[in-house]
Amino acid sequence: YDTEEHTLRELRIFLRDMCKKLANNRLFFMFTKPVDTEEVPDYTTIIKKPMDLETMMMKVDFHKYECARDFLNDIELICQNALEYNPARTSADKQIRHRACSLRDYAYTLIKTEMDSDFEDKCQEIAKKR
Ligand SMILES: CC(=O)c1nc(NC(=O)[C@H]2CNCCN2)sc1-c1cc(O)cc(O)c1
Repeated sequence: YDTEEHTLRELRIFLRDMCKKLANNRLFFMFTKPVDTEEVPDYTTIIKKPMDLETMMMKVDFHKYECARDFLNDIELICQNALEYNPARTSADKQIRHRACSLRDYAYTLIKTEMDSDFEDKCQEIAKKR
């Protein structure tokens, strides 16, 4: 009957739904799986902390997120990685950067509008104690 566990369980249900919504949006296709180092051999020489939505879904299941802020930090990482790996003024790189910024803005807005702010406060309080 631990209320903290109830709260974290509810957070995981919410974050799985977030992952699903983001991963199901065709715009964000390139962020859904780890970058394939066979296809993109120089990726890990440039990007030190790869992140993707499938990995984030696994992190939810492994109880790695104790509040929405931790989840958004990984969304931010996906975005920053794409901006770093695609700096050129070409239309290809520009489109990927635009997609990365859309992912970040969409995730923040989804959480801001669908998550009760004092629920997040409660999660952050629990995270602090652990
Ligand atoms: C996610 C990401 O950052 C990414 N960036 C790319 N950049 C380029 O291809 C640019 C780099 N500059 C020179 C011109 N090409 S491709 C790519 C990607 C796309 C997918 O469909 C799956 C996947 O795993 C990774």
